[in-house]
Amino acid sequence: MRNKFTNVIENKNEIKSKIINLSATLNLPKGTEAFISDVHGGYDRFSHIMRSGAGNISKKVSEVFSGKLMPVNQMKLSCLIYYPSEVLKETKNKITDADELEQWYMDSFNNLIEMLRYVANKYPKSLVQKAIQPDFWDITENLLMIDTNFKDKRLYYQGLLSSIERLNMADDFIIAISHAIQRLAIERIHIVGDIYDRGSHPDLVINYLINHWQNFDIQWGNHDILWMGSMAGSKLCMLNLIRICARYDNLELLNDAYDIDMTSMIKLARHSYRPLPNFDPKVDLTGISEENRITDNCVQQAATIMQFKLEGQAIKRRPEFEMNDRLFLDKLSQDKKSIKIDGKDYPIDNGCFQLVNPGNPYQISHPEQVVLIDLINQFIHSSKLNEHMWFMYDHGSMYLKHNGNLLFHGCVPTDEQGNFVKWKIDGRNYLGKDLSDYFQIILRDAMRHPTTGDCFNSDVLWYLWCGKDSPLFGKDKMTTFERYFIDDEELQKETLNPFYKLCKKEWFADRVKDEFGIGEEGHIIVGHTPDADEENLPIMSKGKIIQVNGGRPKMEHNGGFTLLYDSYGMQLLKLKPFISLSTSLKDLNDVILKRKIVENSIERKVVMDTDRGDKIKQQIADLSAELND
Ligand SMILES: O=P(O)(O)OC[C@H]1O[C@](O)(COP(=O)(O)O)[C@@H](O)[C@@H]1O
Ligand SMILES: [Mn+2]
Repeated sequence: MRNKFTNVIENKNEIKSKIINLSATLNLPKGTEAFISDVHGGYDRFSHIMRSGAGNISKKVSEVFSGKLMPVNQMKLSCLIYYPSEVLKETKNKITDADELEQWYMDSFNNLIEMLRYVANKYPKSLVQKAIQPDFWDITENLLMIDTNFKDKRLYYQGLLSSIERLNMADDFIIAISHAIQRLAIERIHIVGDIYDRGSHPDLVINYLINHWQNFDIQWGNHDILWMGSMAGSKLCMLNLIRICARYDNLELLNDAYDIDMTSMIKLARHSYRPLPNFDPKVDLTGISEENRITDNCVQQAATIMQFKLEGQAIKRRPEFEMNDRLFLDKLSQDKKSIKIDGKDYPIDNGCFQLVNPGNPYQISHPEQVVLIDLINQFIHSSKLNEHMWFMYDHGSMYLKHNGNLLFHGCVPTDEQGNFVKWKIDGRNYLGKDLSDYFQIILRDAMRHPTTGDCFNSDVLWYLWCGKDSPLFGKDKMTTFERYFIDDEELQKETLNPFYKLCKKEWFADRVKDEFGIGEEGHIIVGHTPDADEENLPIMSKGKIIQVNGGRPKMEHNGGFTLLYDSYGMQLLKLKPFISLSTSLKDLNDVILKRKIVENSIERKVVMDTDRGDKIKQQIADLSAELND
């Protein structure tokens, strides 16, 4: 008969088993973290990187199969893991002999199970189970547990595999195992800013994260702020965003992904502007229709002029932003064909100032106002945009401290001597960490209370996009006006904040680490600046600062970098340029061009040494207290 006493014992045993499991987890090797940045809406490339475990899968394949598979076959196995459906289709087309095909299936099963066993090693069973499609868990669990060194077990294993084939589950099983390997190859993914920008599908990047990835975080970039700011009602963020969409032939994204109807804007633009060479979309023009080219061109002009008008108003409203050098429309000559800057006249190339009233150049005309009100209301009310922007907010931050490292997109604004710059606002000075915290509070407040008025929050969000002391922008000015209209390299130049030069100095890295409370062993990981190349790897101050910029889609086929941090240390990977999905499949290309060890741990790091370890230790302490109650 059961009594109260037996229940208490059982309960205590349950608590004890939990403690035992958690304590065992503490000793597992630390999971691999991947750092990627500057996705810029390039979904195919992003998905390519994610499928390859940010470069980690081919590394693991070579760890398991060196000496067993030729490098080219290792590469084939990696590609099968990245793109199982596509490779299966291609293989079935290529191999027509039935026995040969069966052999291919058998080899693939065996190799995939071996790989899964290897990547699953670092995780408790519950996490491995989560990574596998539920209907395949039972079979997979059996296959993972079998030690094929024993003859009986080998037969059992072979029996399982041939039943999978006989029951026509082979393809689905291969796909499920490959996806599980993709997920387990990386424990946590950090996206160090700029998911949004010129690429055509930032929305798919967000959907991918929503649907596939449990463990990730985002550090916002300046482009992300444009999108979150637009949802919060900032017309300036919205105009910059629309201008960039038109510049990269991406206006359809607004309608397709976010239900924003651009008709009013397109009508105004086509009515008031004619195509000009400096506003042609920055894409391969042979790939788009003449109609779209004209629309992109005219919308870009309409958005640019409205942007300069509203910027003028904001700059005058906020003298504390110190942006008077960004006022241009009041400096145009009477015929609008030249401009006087610092006492010198410059000719204007391809001006489009027909809606600029010389008597009041920053005034928005009535038709422009109608378009602005229509659009900003749509941005505020788009339910899909709200969903994605709150997702960005909930999983993101201005900076993150994780496992002893500091992550942010841009910089900590500094002067030439390496002193953090003070930003004076609301009668207070903010600098260093406080400055970033301040911007985060403003962003949260703005998103919680969207408003279309010219309010303080909206102005600050626009400053975060392009202001000289913005930690996300990190340059002295954004020379959009000069780059469209004035053919003068000196005027067009944007100078990086001294932070970037100082990154090479160890004392400066230590200063930033101190400011954010990062310990001796920690690293600073940043995105944003696409300057680094193969020769000039972006590892600075003896590895204390690392840049992981991923290059930009539609501009240059620059592969960019990712960083991996596993139980053995840190490795920077230079990625191969991503041309297209079909090219990657055809060439059976690895993603990695070059590996560079940033740091090797003397002792292998385990879960106990991580933030997750701290949480587990707390859980153990709580359970132990319960036990003693
Ligand atoms: O390549 P484009 O379209 O001319 O854009 C250049 C603009 O983008 C910026 O580089 C900002 O974007 P990033 O954050 O991607 O660097 C500006 O500094 C610059 O004016
Ligand atoms: Mn950026």
